Amino acid sequence: MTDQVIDVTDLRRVYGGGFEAVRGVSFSVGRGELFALLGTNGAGKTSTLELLEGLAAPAGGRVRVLGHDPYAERGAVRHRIGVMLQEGGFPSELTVAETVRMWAGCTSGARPIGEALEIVGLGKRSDVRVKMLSGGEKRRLDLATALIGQPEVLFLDEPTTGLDAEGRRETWELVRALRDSGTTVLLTTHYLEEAEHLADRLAIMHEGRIAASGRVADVVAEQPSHVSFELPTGYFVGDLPPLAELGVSEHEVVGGRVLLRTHELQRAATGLLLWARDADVSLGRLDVRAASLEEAFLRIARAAEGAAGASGAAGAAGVAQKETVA
Ligand SMILES: Nc1ncnc2c1ncn2[C@@H]1O[C@H](COP(=O)(O)OP(=O)(O)OP(=O)(O)O)[C@@H](O)[C@H]1O
Repeated sequence: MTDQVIDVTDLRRVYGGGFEAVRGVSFSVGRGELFALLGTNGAGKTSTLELLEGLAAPAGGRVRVLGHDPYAERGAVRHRIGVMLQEGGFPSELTVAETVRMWAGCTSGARPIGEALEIVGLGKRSDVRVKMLSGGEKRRLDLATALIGQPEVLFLDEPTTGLDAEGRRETWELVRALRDSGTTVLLTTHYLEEAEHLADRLAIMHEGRIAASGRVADVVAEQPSHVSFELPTGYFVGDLPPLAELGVSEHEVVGGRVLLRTHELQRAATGLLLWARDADVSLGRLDVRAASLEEAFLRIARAAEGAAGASGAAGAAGVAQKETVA
């Protein structure tokens, strides 16, 4: 049996004005897993995370962290979790070591200050005032305070936002090492690459709901791959081999360029290339692209935009013929 460290069922959050930011979210995270919550801006990631951290009570549904309700039983959970908020907001006149010491003073079972600073790579910056730190160093200080209590569960809200590519990679190494040492990690991120590199499983949120979830490979596998090319002069889509036989599930023609969507990329690409060879034509600007997490993300965002605009001007321009192949 898996040890479910985080278990969320039909979670809801409603803000003061009646706005429902989290609209029935369910997922679970096993011990030692790294779970990423991805999503468009305002999708509800932070709102969800705060409910898991016990900072607010849900408007509906159920949340358990380490078997407890993190809001109602805060005392049973607080010392076993570490939280890295989006904005740490430390006093700027304190040094790095003083800041971590202050946090350690409020934490039972705190690890030595030097150890926490070494873990996040701030060992040599302990006497520097917070106001002198770079943005990346401040994020590391945030992480050091989240780690100080040797938490079993770590909540990281956009841990690498604002970091340069190197800083981001260093943080990934750090987070991965924590996961490998048995810490359960739930992080929110805007970076698809981050989720792809780090997450054992992920959920993509949109407008308060989970639009897709699972292992990265599974979420990607649900997305179609693409083949696109320019139709040879004098040819029409009807001249191509029957698309259903190529394993094509959908096609679009935009200004002479054909876009095929398929879950059988090799079959579609092979069939098309054999047809082109036999017809002695070349497929201009041929592009064969496997499904990706980015594709999953963009489809979710586009589907929502499409739904929002469905009653309006959708399709009015009439440039794209979208067709599902039977
Ligand atoms: N205190 C609040 N009162 C009212 N609405 C809020 C409040 N905090 C957040 N919201 C709204 O709830 C929605 C979800 O916000 P949330 O910060 O959870 O999203 P997010 O996915 O973390 O976004 P981002 O990636 O931009 O940080 C947004 O529409 C936001 O404007």
